[in-house]
Amino acid sequence: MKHIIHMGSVCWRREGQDILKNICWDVTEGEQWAVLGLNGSGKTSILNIITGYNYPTSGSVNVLGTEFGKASIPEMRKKIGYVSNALDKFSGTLNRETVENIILSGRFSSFGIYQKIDENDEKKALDIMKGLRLEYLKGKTYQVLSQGEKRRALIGRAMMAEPELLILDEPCTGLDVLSREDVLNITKDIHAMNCHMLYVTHHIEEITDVISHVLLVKDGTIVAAGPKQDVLTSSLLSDTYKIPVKIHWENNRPWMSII
Ligand SMILES: Nc1ncnc2c1ncn2[C@@H]1O[C@H](COP(=O)(O)OP(=O)(O)OP(=O)(O)O)[C@@H](O)[C@H]1O
Repeated sequence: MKHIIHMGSVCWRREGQDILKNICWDVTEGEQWAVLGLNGSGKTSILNIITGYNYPTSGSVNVLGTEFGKASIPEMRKKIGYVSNALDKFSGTLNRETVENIILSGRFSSFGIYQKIDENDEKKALDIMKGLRLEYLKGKTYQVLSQGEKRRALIGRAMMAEPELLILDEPCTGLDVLSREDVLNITKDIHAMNCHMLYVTHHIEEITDVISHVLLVKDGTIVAAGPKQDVLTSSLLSDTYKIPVKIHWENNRPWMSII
């Protein structure tokens, strides 16, 4: 089975603090992962290792066949899409762009269009709009979109680069229940496109059918990693969230209550 991500005994130390401690995690082909953990538990630090923005203090990392320390990280990054609320800092540039241009710009990893566009790129952007049911937004500028539509446009932009791995970092934060379900439906389309996802969230009910595996992170260590039915238990989640919780399943989705 092909490895998408391999982290072998990864430690990451900053300012005298062990932020990641002995992280051993493997993602293999066909798996879709959710990543859960309290604020400050180390989720972003793990993602920054995977994308090559943090270099591990010790341990081995291989992402999409790129062995860290031996092959080009910028080349590897071209195969990874990243949708995070941190992209909001580019909203000044995004605001004036149409949705189709925002999606097209993903081809060049930019936020505006500065290169010559060819017909194939335009067709691909339109296909993505159709595939993600964003067609009705054609011609609209980013600034007039709802929060949910903005998130979906940014996911479309990430898909333009045909990533093999897509990181969705809290994509539903701040969305109402309807917009949240729209974004969750898009994850089904992403799955159908044979793209691997890492879905970071604080809300376990966002773990839909598409997600097959879950990683639980606490204080820079892994509490559990594996198939979601094995990992999403009251006991493991109580450990991860440091508060007694109870999990129940409804329509194949997990829900959590405090006990
Ligand atoms: N560059 C850095 N230098 C020093 N400490 C850092 C650095 N980056 C992260 N940390 C610390 O590492 C810990 C883990 O942070 P991280 O951002 O990975 O958590 P997180 O799980 O993503 O949290 P959140 O859910 O709030 O986004 C925190 O205590 C944070 O302050």
